Amino acid sequence: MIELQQVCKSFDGGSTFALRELNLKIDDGETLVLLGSSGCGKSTLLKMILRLLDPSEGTILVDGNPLSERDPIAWRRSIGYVFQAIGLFPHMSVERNVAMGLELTGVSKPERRARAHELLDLVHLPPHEYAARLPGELSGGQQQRVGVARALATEPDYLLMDEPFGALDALTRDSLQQEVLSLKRQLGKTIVFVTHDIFEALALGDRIAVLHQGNLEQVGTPAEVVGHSATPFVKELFGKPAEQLDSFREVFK
Ligand SMILES: Nc1ncnc2c1ncn2[C@@H]1O[C@H](COP(=O)(O)OP(=O)(O)OP(=O)(O)O)[C@@H](O)[C@H]1O
Repeated sequence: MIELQQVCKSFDGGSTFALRELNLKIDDGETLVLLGSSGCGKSTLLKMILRLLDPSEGTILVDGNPLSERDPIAWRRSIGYVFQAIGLFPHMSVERNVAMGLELTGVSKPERRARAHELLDLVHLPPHEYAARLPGELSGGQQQRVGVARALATEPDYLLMDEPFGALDALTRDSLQQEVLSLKRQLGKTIVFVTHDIFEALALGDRIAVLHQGNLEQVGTPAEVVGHSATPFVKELFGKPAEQLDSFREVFK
């Protein structure tokens, strides 16, 4: 379990805060969606979990122990991450891109190949068709699937996803969201998923943490944030597209 206690982050020595007094628990096996508009602090929060940034104040605990005492490199290796700009190596095959994390940890070539093929199957890119291709020979959605396969290659406990599908068309995004749901069911990982799209948040989150201007407004299940909004901001956020929210009725039972 990851627990943030009174976490603050300022980039200017305390005049302004990107995040303020944040208290948040991320339970093992849950999908927690961080939802908020541009600049609200979502990526800053993910970067602190990754230890790319340290909090200005407060503590982050992992299974009860301070994250600050862990070796940052070993910690990052235990996490899979997928970003909007996936950063596949353009001159390497899809297979090698997926297996890169395993190559770095000295796994043998036949094992790497077997694992990469298994993961490509999992994200519905049949290896006989896609393993040997270069990333440039894939669509944007297929590249994101490779990014997801790569993030899973080292069997991380945690998967951090920072607006991974933001740049994709609605249909491709829907199909990748379904994929994340199916991976979640199959693999039971703890997933932290960042988005500014409320429908994506409702579709994927076991719980949604709504951030606004550096403050955590509410954390709750989709039914809770929609049905029992804790602040005017959350109410407005989920109140506006009420008609479209009807399609999520089954979520609110
Ligand atoms: N390295 C930095 N130096 C100074 N300010 C920063 C830095 N990184 C982020 N900020 C500021 O912190 C605030 C939160 O940024 P953050 O990137 O976490 O937002 P976000 O919610 O992820 O936004 P977006 O959806 O646009 O990516 C913003 O006001 C941003 O300008």
